[in-house]
Amino acid sequence: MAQLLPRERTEIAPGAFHVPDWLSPDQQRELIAACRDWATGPVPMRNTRMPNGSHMSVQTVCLGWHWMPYRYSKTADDVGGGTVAEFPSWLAGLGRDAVTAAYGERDDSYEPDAALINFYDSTAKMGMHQDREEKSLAPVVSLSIGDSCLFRFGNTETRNKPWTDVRLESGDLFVFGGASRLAYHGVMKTYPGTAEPSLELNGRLNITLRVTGL
Ligand SMILES: O=C(O)CCC(=O)C(=O)O
Ligand SMILES: [Fe+2]
Repeated sequence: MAQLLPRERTEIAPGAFHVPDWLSPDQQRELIAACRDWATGPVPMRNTRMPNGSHMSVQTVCLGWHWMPYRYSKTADDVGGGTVAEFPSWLAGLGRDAVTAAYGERDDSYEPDAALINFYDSTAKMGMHQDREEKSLAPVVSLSIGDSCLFRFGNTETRNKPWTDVRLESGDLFVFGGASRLAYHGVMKTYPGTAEPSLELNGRLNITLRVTGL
């Protein structure tokens, strides 16, 4: 979105940083192309089935480890049983750059081994949840591309207030680690049609990188 003043890097909660406009337009285009490729398999992108039989409105495909409620696996046991695609080393490098940008300190030991690629159409959302299937407390890196969204970042105790609402726009980075690693968070809604038209993406992509510790 065009604006006069740059949006600034902000600590939303202890250890949780929003870094606006972190990805260049070219990087965003490259990641969209990569996501289109990942969405074709070996495991298809799907609306994850929850234990109560409902389906998430977000569509997800994974790299490195397949996430399903509520565990990781090397095979997509809830989507045909295929073997999850490899986690590319260039994506781990991007994750290290992201952690460095968020915390202002180089961390070459950061080695994400799982990615969730989430696609939000105009009505998709994600309820408040913790990312807690990982055995590691290393930070989670989150990249947003396409339509903007209303991201809610809460506290580690409950899915209720206090929380901070953040508008995540295309190219934004959000990293949560340290005291906020297990904070509840969710996507309340997207803002359809806000993606830069030249991206040719109708919806919102989110890529989260995690260290599973598995
Ligand atoms: O789409 C987002 O910004 C958040 C995604 C998320 O929280 C998750 O995949 O666990
Ligand atoms: Fe999450």
